[in-house]
Amino acid sequence: MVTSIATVSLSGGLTEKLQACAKAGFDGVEVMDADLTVAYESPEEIRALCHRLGLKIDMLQPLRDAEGVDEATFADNLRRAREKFRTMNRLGTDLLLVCSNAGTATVDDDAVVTSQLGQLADAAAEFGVRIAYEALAWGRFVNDYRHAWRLVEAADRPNLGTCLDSFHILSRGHDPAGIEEIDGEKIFFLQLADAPQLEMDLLSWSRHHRLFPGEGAFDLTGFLKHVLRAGYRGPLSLEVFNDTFRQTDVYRTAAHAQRALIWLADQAGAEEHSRHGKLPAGQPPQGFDFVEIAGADLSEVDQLMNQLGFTFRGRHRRKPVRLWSLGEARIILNEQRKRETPQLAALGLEVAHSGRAADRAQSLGAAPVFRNTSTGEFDLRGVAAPDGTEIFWNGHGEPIRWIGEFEGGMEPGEQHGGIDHVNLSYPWQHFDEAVLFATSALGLEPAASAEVPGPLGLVRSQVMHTADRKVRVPLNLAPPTAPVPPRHVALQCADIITTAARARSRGLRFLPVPDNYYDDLTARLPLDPDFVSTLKELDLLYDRDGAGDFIHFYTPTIGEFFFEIVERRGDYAGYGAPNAPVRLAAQRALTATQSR
Ligand SMILES: O=C(O)c1ccc(O)c(O)c1
Ligand SMILES: [Mg+2]
Repeated sequence: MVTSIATVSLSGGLTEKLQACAKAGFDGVEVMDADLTVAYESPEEIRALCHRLGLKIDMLQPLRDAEGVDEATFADNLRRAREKFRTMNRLGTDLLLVCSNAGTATVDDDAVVTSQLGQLADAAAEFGVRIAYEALAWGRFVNDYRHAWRLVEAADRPNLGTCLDSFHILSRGHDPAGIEEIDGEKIFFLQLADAPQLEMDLLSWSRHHRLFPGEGAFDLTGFLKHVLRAGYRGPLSLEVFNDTFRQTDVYRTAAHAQRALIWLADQAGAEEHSRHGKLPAGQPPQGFDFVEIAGADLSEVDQLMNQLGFTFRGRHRRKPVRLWSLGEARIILNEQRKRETPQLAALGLEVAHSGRAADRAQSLGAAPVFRNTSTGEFDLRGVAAPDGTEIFWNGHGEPIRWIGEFEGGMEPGEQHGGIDHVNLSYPWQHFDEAVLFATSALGLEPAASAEVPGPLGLVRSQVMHTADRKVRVPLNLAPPTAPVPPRHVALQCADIITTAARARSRGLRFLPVPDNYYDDLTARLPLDPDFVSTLKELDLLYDRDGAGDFIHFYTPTIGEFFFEIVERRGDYAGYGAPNAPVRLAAQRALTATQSR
């Protein structure tokens, strides 16, 4: 497998895009005609740059509105095409994408279109150029890949083939199984894009909302399998029109795009075509090993954990690092980084094979990270997620050997507790990247996404979890221009009323819940008034689903994170989503008071 990407998928000018594609490990690019037109470099200079970077220019695209027109118009279209063939010779690429006519088509006659495609191919042949004909989903008369293939087959020229684009096929609900009817040699190019399921016109959906594979609702794995079964052996290319990716750091987006392709090729069993080979198997986490909070001064966090009933387990014998536990939950406070406000800096995950998990993440382009480890200390392997959060893996079921490096703490008593979920938040432009990383490198699956009203707009929540839901990582997306909400660690306890009462007696100020919330709760659910009074007294929030109950509260934010304490009764499966607006509003109110 060789990988390619359309320059339209990336931000910036053409030369920047090419540099980023090369750095991310792409073998080739589809140069978008418009990117070349606005560049100051000549086609020869672009060709030389690509040569230096080790990038092949797989295709120039697109030539629009070429076929299905009257004779006079077609004569001019041939003239336009010849100018592009000349440019292609200078650029050093031999493949031109011709997309089906969406603008000027007036002739809905397959015989005419076949003849015009044939003439176009013959003109191209004089320049050593091949043509890949693609059905746009909104093409005036040709908008189905099977129709485009029939026309190509009928025109019957050696330098005329088809280009398949997953968006145009899957957005219209066309069955991709028909791809296997196409001669693989005549599939001249393959463009891959995912997309969320949206109700809107095809053109807007395609031009603004395409996503990288694994980030939307399309079954791209199944799609690619059909293409491979047809015998296609050309590049796997990404063509992702998306306003976000057109605005974000080009190097980061190119790396993100490459990760999506490696993941997809592996999923579809295309690894025999891949220089990456088969990836080590995904390692769905079986539990949280630890959560690490880092910052210059974490004394406020020590106090908070004491109030919440955590047990102090000791100081690291060599580093300014402390360990606290609550039942199975282990929280590491790391003061090695001198300048940072307290933040959730690392996650430890328990997996079957820690080495394989790390190898897989590195094959997917994640950079390895190293703990400050000295002789005799346990060395955890880990990588940096795209947002910088460090992920470490430890063997599940093995003794947690790093614990022995902490001294001077207390023995934990019999205590029920554990990490319920870890909530990570992202600015709007990094959300899809975070979802893809969680699926491809962390072995998590997406649940249905939801939107929660916050004071500054809707906050999108995408829960990522393991099939058994033992590991749950909700991802939150801040609305554009709104500050990124703090991240949080949610801890399970056996008896939240006792935990909350004790925390209060030890001086903890909870995130205050407005009285109106309890009026609304009483209206929504037929609850015992005494129970509601207890909730109100302790600033506790409540939710239920068909399977059980959920009671929870939030601590104030320290730096960029806070804790949530939860008690799940029965098999309640959610996260208290109806209460999230209360939290978002209360946190904002508190920040506003503090900064006044
Ligand atoms: O939106 C477009 O115009 C457009 C152009 C070229 C393509 O390959 C495509 O899939 C869409
Ligand atoms: Mg396309």
